[in-house]
Amino acid sequence: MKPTGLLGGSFNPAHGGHRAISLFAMDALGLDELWWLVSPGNPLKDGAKDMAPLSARLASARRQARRSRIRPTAIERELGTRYTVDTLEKLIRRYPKRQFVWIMGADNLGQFHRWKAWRRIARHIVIAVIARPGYDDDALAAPAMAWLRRFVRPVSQSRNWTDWRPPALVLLRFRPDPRSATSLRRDNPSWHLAFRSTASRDPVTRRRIP
Ligand SMILES: Nc1ncnc2c1ncn2[C@@H]1O[C@H](COP(=O)(O)OP(=O)(O)OP(=O)(O)O)[C@@H](O)[C@H]1O
Ligand SMILES: O=C(O)c1ccc[n+]([C@@H]2O[C@H](COP(=O)([O-])O)[C@@H](O)[C@H]2O)c1
Repeated sequence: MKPTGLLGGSFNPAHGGHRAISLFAMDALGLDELWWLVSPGNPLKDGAKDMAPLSARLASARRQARRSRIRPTAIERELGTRYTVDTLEKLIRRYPKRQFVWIMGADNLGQFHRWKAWRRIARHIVIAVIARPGYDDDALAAPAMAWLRRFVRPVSQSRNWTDWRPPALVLLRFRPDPRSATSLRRDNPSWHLAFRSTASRDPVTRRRIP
């Protein structure tokens, strides 16, 4: 089984913080690859006015992922899924030779109880949470943690995650990285105009990216 990380996100746009946490998580968890699932639309951000087109977000992700084993993919568009639980169930079926771990920043853990079938997600897949400046205290006090807390594993064993039976959660410590897409959009609201997608193949599905 190939140990494979999944980092879902809007990537509006992708930034150096995504790259830094991904390289760190690949090392901490001994991953073969880490897939960035560039979301067709986060269900909790429906109608967000500053959400750039998927093609521009994907192009920004591809630039940030250069020369690494990070694979930015728009596979959720192909699968026709937007809710993570649906994506995971399809990925697990489609890629039986891969063992997936879900990676998310501490801010996402704070919202996790609002995700569709979040307990089912935790029963499918090991979750690794990455510390994020300004969010760590809230994340530990997050409503979902009332249930998830009993499944927390020691960070010193994070390389053994493939042996864990979910639910299992590990809180990875990482040099805090303050970068965010919000601050990039604030500095440059038209960032997406610089990202025209060039024809190529999705590194996960091998389909042509329009
Ligand atoms: N600097 C960071 N430190 C830790 N986790 C991060 C960081 N930046 C992004 N992430 C995580 O990466 C995933 C995708 O993030 P996303 O694409 O929403 O970027 P973002 O910077 O959080 O965007 P926004 O500011 O628009 O909310 C999420 O799990 C998020 O928590
Ligand atoms: O499945 C859900 O209900 C759900 C609700 C909110 C967010 N998500 C996923 O969380 C990931 C992070 O999203 P974002 O916009 O915070 O970068 C992305 O993969 C979303 O599809 C999923």
